[in-house]
Amino acid sequence: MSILQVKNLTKTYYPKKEGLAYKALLPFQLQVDKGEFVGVMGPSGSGKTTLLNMLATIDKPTAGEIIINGTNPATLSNNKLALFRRKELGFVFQDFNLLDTLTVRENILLPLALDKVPYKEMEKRLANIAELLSIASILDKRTSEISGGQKQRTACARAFIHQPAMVLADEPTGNLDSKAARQVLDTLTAMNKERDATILMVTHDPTAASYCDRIIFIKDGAFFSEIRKGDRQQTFYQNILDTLSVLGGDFHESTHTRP
Ligand SMILES: Nc1ncnc2c1ncn2[C@@H]1O[C@H](COP(=O)(O)OP(=O)(O)OP(=O)(O)O)[C@@H](O)[C@H]1O
Repeated sequence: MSILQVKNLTKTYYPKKEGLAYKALLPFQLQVDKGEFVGVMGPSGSGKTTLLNMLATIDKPTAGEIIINGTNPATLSNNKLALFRRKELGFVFQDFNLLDTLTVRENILLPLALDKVPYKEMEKRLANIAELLSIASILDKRTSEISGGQKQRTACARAFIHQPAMVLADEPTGNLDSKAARQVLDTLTAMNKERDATILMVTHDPTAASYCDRIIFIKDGAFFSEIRKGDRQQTFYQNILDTLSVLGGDFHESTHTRP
């Protein structure tokens, strides 16, 4: 079953006053099925954030169509769009985006509280996800009292707890050391394999990408190539490195860690 269909998606940035229009995304196609863990890679300026912002429904396409779980968000009013985003999407950001005045528990429960989910149901889901993500012991701490890795696992719990159609992760390991990064990637993998969660992750890091089932490479706003994971993560990692070297461009080399 297809969760995401992107058809002829195009984004042109028009200058506010004078200057040239910039085609950041050329007609772009993508299909993601339920339960897939897809990576998006490409050199700096290739259009990854542009794509992600449109999938996140925070920016509108210039042309083309995005269908998420059967709905085209461009057809929704602003109020309905906010509800749609809250129900169908989960987000994991590089800088965590947690509310520092709240505890870990309160941060995770926020999406459910906004949707007025009954208290018992919230507690059940929280216990379940906290166990899976190894954060049960820190639920009553404030986010200022926990490590970067724990913050990102908290952010993952918040992104998945309302069982969205798709989770969008933007450089989720970008601010973490390699051990914490691995734990977060294991978390995403657990949600994907054990909960059949659909994840689309933008990353510069070939190690992070090697946790995905499939990688889409973008260059100059256009689809460049796609590779799928076979039986061995190490071979996949090597294929990712090879493709990146063919692709060329700036990849923020300092963020690379070996698997
Ligand atoms: N609001 C904007 N107005 C004009 N041009 C923009 C705007 N946002 C992005 N661009 C341009 O569109 C292109 C794609 O940008 P985008 O941020 O999507 O790239 P990226 O692949 O996410 O890069 P990075 O890996 O460095 O984050 C770049 O050339 C960028 O300068």
